[in-house]
Amino acid sequence: MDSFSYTQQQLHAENLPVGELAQRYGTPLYIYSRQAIETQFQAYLDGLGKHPGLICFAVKANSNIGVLSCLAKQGAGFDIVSVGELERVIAAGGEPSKVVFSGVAKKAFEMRRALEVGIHCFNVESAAELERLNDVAGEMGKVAPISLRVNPDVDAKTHPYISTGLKENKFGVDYRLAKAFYQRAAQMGNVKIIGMDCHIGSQLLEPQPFADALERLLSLIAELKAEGIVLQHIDMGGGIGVKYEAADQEPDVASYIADLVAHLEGTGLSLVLEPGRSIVANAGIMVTEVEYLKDNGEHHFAIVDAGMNDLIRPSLYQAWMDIVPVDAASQGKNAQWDIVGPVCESTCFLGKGRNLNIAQGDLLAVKSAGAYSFVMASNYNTRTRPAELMVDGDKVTVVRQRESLADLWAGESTID
Ligand SMILES: Cc1ncc(COP(=O)(O)O)c(C=O)c1O
Ligand SMILES: N[C@@H](CCCC[NH3+])C(=O)O
Repeated sequence: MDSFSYTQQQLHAENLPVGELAQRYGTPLYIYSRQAIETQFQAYLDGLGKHPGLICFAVKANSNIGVLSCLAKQGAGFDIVSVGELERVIAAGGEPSKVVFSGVAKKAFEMRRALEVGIHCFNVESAAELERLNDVAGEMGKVAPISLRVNPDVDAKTHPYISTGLKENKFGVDYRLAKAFYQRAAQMGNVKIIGMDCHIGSQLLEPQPFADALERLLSLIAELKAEGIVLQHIDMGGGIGVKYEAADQEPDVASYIADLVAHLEGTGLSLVLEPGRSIVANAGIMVTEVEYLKDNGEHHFAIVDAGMNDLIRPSLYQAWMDIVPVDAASQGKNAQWDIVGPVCESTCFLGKGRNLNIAQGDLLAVKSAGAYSFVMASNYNTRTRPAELMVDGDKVTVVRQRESLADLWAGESTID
């Protein structure tokens, strides 16, 4: 069920008219649906069934603590890539014992904090990181639970900027070197081997790359077992894609996970997953107001109040995101509109050549904006970042206030 749909031609977020929310809270504005987040998370649990496992939401996709607290209440674990994300999880009521820590550049102080609160596992991404972790844990008199992030060298068939499992990518350790890594770890006094992980890329719409990666990891795990190194879990990362365009075939999460689980029967391995986008992308929209219309005879520009600083995906990855009217009865001009923002860059656009009826003052909603959207917002051009709302039925919570201008230069100083 779509949590953002039209009733009497007015776009609603669950039971609330988006136009009224925009009037009350201003634009640009992010709106999330609690129901949509919970439904997607539940699909992962359904796929897992009775198989032991942990669904760790990738905090980088949407780190608002309102969103994290909603998932923590559902029993989610969390995949983090910085101590900042760890503190957010704790602030949101998440359990540190359900946290996995990914990332190629973990600093010693970040390792210390993670060991102090007792996270589930460090997803180690290099031999040098393993040495540092063993030292840090040793200084604290602790043993760090670890998994090696294996780079299986498979083509995820996604946008090159969000592909992570190829030899040319900086992530993880080449699968051909994985055995030596585990042999070294097995000799260390302050790490404990518990798993193996991978993450081959994001916005994957085909199952084959996952299957190829799984096969590589399972054969490595079997080789290690033969040497007496027995793992407890396999972590297949995140990466399941969502429907942005009508032509996108969105994988069915529950059956995809159930297939994975079927491959694990009899291995004694529990399953960890790190989904981000597939849980939150379609649970969010960004609302923007049309400030001006401009026509040069060839191009029709609808200049809106949200720019690449608020939502950078179209500019950065040429990502196509659906743009719909908030009032479907708008009597505006029908044209192929370029929806462009206020930032002084030619790449500041939300969509190009969109067939819409638009009048000055109309509200537009960018769909699928729950993942990698607000989190990638910046203050470029000294623009305050938008407010974020969470809708639950007919209740709304401001889960992040709109920034004030004074927030933007707090911490800066003039010189004498
Ligand atoms: C290590 C790791 N895990 C999980 C994710 C989440 O990926 P996605 O949002 O595609 O599910 C990412 C981001 O691509 C990642 O780098
Ligand atoms: N930021 C990317 C996804 C990055 C995935 C992180 N490893 C996007 O918007 O599609």
